[in-house]
Amino acid sequence: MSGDEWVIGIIGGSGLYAIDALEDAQWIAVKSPWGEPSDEILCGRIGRVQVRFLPRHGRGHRVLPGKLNARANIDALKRAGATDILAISAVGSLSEALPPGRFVAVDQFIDQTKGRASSFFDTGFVAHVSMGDPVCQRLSRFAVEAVRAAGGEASESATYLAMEGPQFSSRAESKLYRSWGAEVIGMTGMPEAKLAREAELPYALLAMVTDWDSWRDSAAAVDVSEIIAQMQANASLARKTVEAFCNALPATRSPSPIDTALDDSVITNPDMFDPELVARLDCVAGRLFARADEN
Ligand SMILES: CSC[C@H]1O[C@H](OP(=O)(O)O)[C@H](O)[C@@H]1O
Ligand SMILES: Nc1ncnc2[nH]cnc12
Repeated sequence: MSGDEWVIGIIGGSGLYAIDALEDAQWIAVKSPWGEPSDEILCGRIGRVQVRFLPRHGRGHRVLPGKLNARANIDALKRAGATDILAISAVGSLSEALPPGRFVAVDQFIDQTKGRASSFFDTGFVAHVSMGDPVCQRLSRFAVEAVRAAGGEASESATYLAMEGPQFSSRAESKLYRSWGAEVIGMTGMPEAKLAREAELPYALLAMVTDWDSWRDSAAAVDVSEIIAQMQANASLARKTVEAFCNALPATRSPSPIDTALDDSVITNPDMFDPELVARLDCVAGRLFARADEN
């Protein structure tokens, strides 16, 4: 594959466990030094664009949000050749402006997850990437246009509150998150977005609103049957969106500043690198080590 080709990694959220439109499709097991990814990766293409699809919770929705191995998932997608990631997620709405059925490109996060492995880095390789602008605006724009081309309604920005789960929020929590400015809520966007940035993969999160969460006093609290019904209603639009997204990408991929997010982020003196950790980072940060070897 040449250096200017798109290879789109798609992380399919609740309700999206495969993509029928993929041509020459094959499920491939990808080994990662970070442990077991959620499933094999469905490799194929849509038109001229190579696609690597990973169902976030595995086929059959086996994995709890807090037990997802997001490091293995991101590493495996990069190992499978992904240059960019379009993640798709079911979310609850914390905003009157985002009713169930609406799709929205997330552009900010508030991370309230607890105890999840949220970095590839550790003692012996310390790096601090910027998360001020946590998503790739170029991919987000393509995603919004793709929803509209597929016949859906899409909003261009939302702040996503990542909660630990798996229980849904209490009414008090839901109201508190609204007061913080959060507009949608889910259980998986973090640390996924942080890890994609550490792996220098441009990442966009297209959220499908499935419910109103529990902040509306007059309405019943959220339950999973309501979410599944809305997910089923959204699923066909999500599939058409993925197709439209791939078909609308420019023929060649110009570089993104996120491709080099680790430049100027690593603070450890190379003499102090932990060789074992460096070996595990072969795919995530291999670009840096190849360069160090040349010098
Ligand atoms: C099925 S309801 C809760 C579940 O749905 C979302 O998953 P995903 O982000 O993978 O679409 C949410 O984060 C929870 O994991
Ligand atoms: N209300 C909600 N809270 C957390 N995650 C969700 N995923 C879909 N709806 C959700």
